[in-house]
Amino acid sequence: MSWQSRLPPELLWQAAAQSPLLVALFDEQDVLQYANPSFCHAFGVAEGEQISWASLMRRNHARREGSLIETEDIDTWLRQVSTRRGKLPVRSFEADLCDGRWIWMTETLLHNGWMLCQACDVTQLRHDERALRQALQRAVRDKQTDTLTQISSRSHILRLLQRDLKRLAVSGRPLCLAVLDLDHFKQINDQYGHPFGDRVLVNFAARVQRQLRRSDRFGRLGGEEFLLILPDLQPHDVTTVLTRLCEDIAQPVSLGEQPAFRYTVSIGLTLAHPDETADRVYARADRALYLAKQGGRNRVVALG
Ligand SMILES: Nc1nc2c(ncn2[C@@H]2O[C@H](COP(=O)(O)OP(=O)(O)OP(=O)(O)O)[C@@H](O)[C@H]2O)c(=O)[nH]1
Repeated sequence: MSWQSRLPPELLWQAAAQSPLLVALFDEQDVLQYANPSFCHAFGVAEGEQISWASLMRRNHARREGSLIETEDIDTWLRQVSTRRGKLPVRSFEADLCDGRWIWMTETLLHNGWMLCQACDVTQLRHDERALRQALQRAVRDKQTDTLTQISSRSHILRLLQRDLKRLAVSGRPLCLAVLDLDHFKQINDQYGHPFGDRVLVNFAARVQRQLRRSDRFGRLGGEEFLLILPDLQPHDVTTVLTRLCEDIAQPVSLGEQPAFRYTVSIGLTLAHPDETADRVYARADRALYLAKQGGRNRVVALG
């Protein structure tokens, strides 16, 4: 026995009446011949009302209900939509409703020329999509940020360096790279404890950050080692800036229980050459840093 012969027709009506899906039938003149309660509610249609699709849209537009139609000129809008409506056997699209919901509408042309319209509420899906997008943005931001100091993470600052080196190859403008390393940091940890060492790192990052230009890039490579990229300045000028920074960092600060705590930083500086790899530039800056440490710390050494 087929379903058709088994199924009482009124059950189909009841099912459509209770369905959260929006269901409607338009005849070959595009006049509404049936709409279930969900459709009626969403589009402001009265039970049993026969209204053409164009009139319904015009009314919805005037009353700001049903489909959200963002136009001043409803006639032009109707003309444009009429070029698509009923032109394909099946057509699906997303539409906004004035009440804030989003629906996914499918229009199916039936054999007799009528059109079956069915729509489901996809508002939640769109919200989930947005939540997913936001989670992705958060994950990217977290990956780019050093958890402790809130400056660029190692991977991010190294990626910025690669990008700046590529630009240098094209622009030829000067690009300086500095490696900054806190002095005797192990002693600080040993004497005051690891959490205090963390506070020193945070304090250092904040103090350096305050002195930078917007175009400078600053990141933590790991431990007490930091990387600074300074575009568009010659090494001579950068040496002056960083020497001042060293002097500033050496000033006592109030940190935790210590009202006048002093720490210093050593800096290795170099100028990147066009077509150089990040590894090569970094190695030279690191050698300069080594010389700064050897030379007594709390200083800047530049290597060309
Ligand atoms: N508090 C804290 N300490 C860290 C962190 N990462 C690394 N360290 C410590 O930093 C210290 C670095 O010590 P060293 O590499 O010997 O360098 P240093 O004592 O600063 O000596 P110089 O660089 O030669 O002046 C080690 O004791 C690490 O355990 C961190 O995130 N927080």
